Amino acid sequence: MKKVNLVWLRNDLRIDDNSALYHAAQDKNCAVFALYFVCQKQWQEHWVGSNQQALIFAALSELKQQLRKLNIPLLILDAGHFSQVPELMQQVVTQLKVDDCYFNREILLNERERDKQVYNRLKDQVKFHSYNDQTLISPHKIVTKEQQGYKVFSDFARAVKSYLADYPLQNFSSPKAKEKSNFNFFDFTQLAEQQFVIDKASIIKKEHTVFSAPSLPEINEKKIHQQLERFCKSALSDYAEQRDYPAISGTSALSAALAVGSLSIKRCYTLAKQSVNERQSQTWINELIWRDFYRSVAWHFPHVVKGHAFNPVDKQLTWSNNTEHFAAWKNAQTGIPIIDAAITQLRQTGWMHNRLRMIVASYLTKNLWIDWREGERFFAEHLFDYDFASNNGGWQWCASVGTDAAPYFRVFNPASQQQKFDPDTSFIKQWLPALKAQPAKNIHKFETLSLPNYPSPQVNLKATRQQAIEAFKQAKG
Ligand SMILES: Cc1cc2nc3c(=O)[nH]c(=O)nc-3n(C[C@H](O)[C@H](O)[C@H](O)COP(=O)(O)OP(=O)(O)OC[C@H]3O[C@@H](n4cnc5c(N)ncnc54)[C@H](O)[C@@H]3O)c2cc1C
Repeated sequence: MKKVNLVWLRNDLRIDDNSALYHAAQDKNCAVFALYFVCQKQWQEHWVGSNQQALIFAALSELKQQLRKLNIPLLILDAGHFSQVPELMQQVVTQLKVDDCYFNREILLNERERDKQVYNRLKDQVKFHSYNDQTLISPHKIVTKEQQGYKVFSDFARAVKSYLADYPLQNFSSPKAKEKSNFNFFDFTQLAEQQFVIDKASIIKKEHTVFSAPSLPEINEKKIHQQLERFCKSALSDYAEQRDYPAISGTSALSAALAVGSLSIKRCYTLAKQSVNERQSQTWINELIWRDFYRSVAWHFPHVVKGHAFNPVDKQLTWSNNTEHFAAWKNAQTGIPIIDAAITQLRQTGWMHNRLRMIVASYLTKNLWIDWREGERFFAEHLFDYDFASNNGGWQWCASVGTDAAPYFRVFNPASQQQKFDPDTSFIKQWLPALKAQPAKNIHKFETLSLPNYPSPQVNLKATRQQAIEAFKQAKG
């Protein structure tokens, strides 16, 4: 009887550089199964929107085919909620006679609690092997002298770079194909009812908002790698100069693949290092480290995962509940061209340029004085690349309530941001057809000039900025 290894896939929907999959498949004489639990009820509680859900299903379909070529069957079971996972896992382990279970560790609280419950239930039956795979370095390894998590990005980045100089990253290739088998799990187990059948038509029907978007981001692993290679070869060296201009494709656009784990963060780091010199890769590498940083914050300071800001000043702030203002922001009707163009980009593509994420988040929290958690949720519901730690960290940064946040008196001015980062307004015109015929100089005068077929600004930027600064001053005492 062959030994049976189970790979429990979660946020790592790929075959390349997947630590758990690679190690599970090393023993030539063992049979390997992969398993994924669909948890739509839990996802809803976590605000995962239909865009990202559709992307996960697309990634699973793709992965199932790739794993089939390796003779590794992928079982996709409908668990509904994390609370159902231990029971279903027990059934899988028993029916497949699993010896060893391999998985890549997750960072957020509910996920860790789910894993603990599975482990406690099955530890006498199965041997577990877990790996750090979601971050460049496991969060518990990058700590201050006092053994605490870092609160300042630059210190964290220095510590990461120094760690990587001593312990270079290891990448794992796709596993070799296992011996051919015609095994069909659902033919002989009693779990057929729990099988989650990915049916594209029903996703289209159910997830119709996705299909108002032009297309799902690329999810085929081979094509994602080509995209990464292309970026490293032709755009990485100009990244520092180009990344802030939304009209230019100056960034990698790999965030959606990274968010669902169709691309390895370690692969990105290694390829960037190999492609250009240290100076040219530095800015992009720092962005990869920002991703690690926000995961480290979520791991070391778990109150941020429970709806609280890192900085207690947040508790002293009384946010506005002006639903009209919030609705106008969500519907790209603020009367501020760069904000409305950015929100339109998000709604039509499920992605928004980083510079714009900062501008719209600052505007929502500082000028409209709307709770950052409202914006955080709206992003979660629309982004293909929704990632709790990065989204939460990004919103807290912009609202000046996070670890390494923007100082409260530094409020982005959307008018000057627009002038600086979309000077000829080509980005604005791409997303706001009503302004297409307007000369750029008129669009930049949106505060004083009435633009035909376009709303006037909903608030006075200067006055609301001052109000926000005063409110922070008072909250800080
Ligand atoms: C308010 C706000 C919300 C955000 N929400 C998310 C989110 O839900 N998911 C998400 O992946 N990113 C989020 N970001 C970070 C950033 O905007 C996106 O990662 C980036 O725009 C993705 O585009 P790209 O792949 O072309 O990035 P690139 O510029 O090519 O960067 C490469 C990768 O580095 C990571 N990265 C880049 N910038 C950051 C950053 N500031 N923080 C953390 N990681 C970063 C991403 O994984 C990205 O794919 C948010 C930023 C802000 C200000």
